[in-house]
Amino acid sequence: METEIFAALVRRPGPRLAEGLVTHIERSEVDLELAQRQWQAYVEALEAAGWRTIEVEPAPDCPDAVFIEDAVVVYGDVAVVTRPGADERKPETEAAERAVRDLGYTVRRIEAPGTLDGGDVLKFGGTVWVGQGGRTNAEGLRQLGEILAEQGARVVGVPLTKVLHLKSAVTALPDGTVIGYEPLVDDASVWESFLAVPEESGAHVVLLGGDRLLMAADAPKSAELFRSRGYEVTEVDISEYEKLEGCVTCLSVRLRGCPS
Ligand SMILES: NC(=O)NCCC[C@H](N)C(=O)O
Repeated sequence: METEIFAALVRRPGPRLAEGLVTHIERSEVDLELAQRQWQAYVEALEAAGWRTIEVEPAPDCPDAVFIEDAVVVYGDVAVVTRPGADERKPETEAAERAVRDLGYTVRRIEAPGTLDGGDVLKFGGTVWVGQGGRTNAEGLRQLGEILAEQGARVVGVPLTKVLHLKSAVTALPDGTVIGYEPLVDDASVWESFLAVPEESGAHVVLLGGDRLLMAADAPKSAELFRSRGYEVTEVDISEYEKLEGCVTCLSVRLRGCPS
């Protein structure tokens, strides 16, 4: 088996995107054409950084399917197909499962009554933090813990009340520093090394490999902070996805060491 180091799952936005769920913010109108252009630019940014993108079959009846991160959690050569906490999103996982199976992953599943959204799962250096209080329930955490323990991971539940997903509150820099916008973080003391960022979207980074980061364009002060720490930052405008509580992280699933 060849090892593909840089591949990412993405899923094209469907015609019903504007009907996506909104929980913690007020609904505002989504411009579908702009959203499509922004998605294309996001995909191009991944590709420009050397990532081969693999499209999961679109799910035109599922408005939130573009947020592919929530449908599958990949750890080593295991892909855990989730059971999203919102019923509207449960049908999204079917094609996501096919995609990871075709790529050669060992497929595991979160089963009822467990619920888990990939956006609640932050992985770094063998530890997996899982947001509790939103879309992911205690049973989802327990099942993920059991599956990933077989992979040698330590799975830890963390409280989440202020935002949709754990990764709407915090993500990690390549050196393991967890970054977050403090007003939205329930308990920053969970992480040994925590850095407060000045803007909400500044808390969301996609690690592109090495010292390269991808982040939203509406957090210029945070981008500057990361640059001052030596990171190379690419910014993409994802305004239409932010209106649906999406972040840069949720538009892809990066596959490091993809089995096929
Ligand atoms: N991982 C993520 O942050 N996903 C964003 C999902 C947004 C979608 N409108 C939802 O409420 O499920």
